[in-house]
Amino acid sequence: MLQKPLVPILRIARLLLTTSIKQQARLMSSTRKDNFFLRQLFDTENSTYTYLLADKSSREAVLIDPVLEFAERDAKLITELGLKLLFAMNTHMHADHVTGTGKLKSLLPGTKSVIGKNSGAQADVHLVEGDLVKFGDFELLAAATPGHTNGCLTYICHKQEMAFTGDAVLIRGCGRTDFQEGSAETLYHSVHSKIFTLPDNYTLYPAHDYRGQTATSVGEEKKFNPRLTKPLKEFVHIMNTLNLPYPQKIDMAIPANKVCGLY
Ligand SMILES: N[C@@H](CCC(=O)N[C@@H](CSS)C(=O)NCC(=O)O)C(=O)O
Repeated sequence: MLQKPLVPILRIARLLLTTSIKQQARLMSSTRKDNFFLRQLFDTENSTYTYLLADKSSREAVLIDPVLEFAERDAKLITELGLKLLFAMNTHMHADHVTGTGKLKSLLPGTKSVIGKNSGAQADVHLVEGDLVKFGDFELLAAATPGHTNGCLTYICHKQEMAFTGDAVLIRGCGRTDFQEGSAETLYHSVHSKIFTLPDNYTLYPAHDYRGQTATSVGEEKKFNPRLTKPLKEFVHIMNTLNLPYPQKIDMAIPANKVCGLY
């Protein structure tokens, strides 16, 4: 009989969600480690950020939101740094670019692709709320933050007091809600219950920025986000009247991302 691959089963744990986000933060950030490595990478075409996270001691790494056209760049960096990529992860099924997770699996054999179960996309590992993705001494907690898409996840690293928000929270903005089952009400509730409840000092790393900014914090966005600081009704009106043009690659990107970027 064929054996199931052991890696995802051993490394993905589920956190019992009996604790509030604030309690989780207190419990899990108490031993902040110096062994943490973080590199923010940029896609100059789609303004997408990819994040390489690693444990410098065990060399285990994860990559969040890689872009197909930059997969070789990312694989080269990972190899140069002597890291072992365990997981190539998506925060959600992107509409503006093709994910690099499928290509990275072939460039760096042994890597598992990861996406939220509610995305409806193919991957080796499907995460749900409360799942923990472990690399060395560190772990990312998956928090369901739907609204931009149904399957959006925010990955929280309590030990390092940071979160990777995908398109849920952008710097002084948020992901659009006008396609892919987007819902402004759902996004508002997701952000206010799962991200704005994190401690104010937590750094937030978004999947995009179109104005040359790199990161923000929970406290800053709670104070200065021009959309998400508004009452729900006003937020919904803002989102319903953004009138943004559709992403140029949407017709190609969504079908490709349904199959891990290997369309
Ligand atoms: N011009 C870009 C697409 C820009 C865009 O729509 N960005 C999305 C995230 S990627 S689906 C978004 O949510 N933007 C929110 C905003 O307020 O800008 C392209 O053609 O690819």
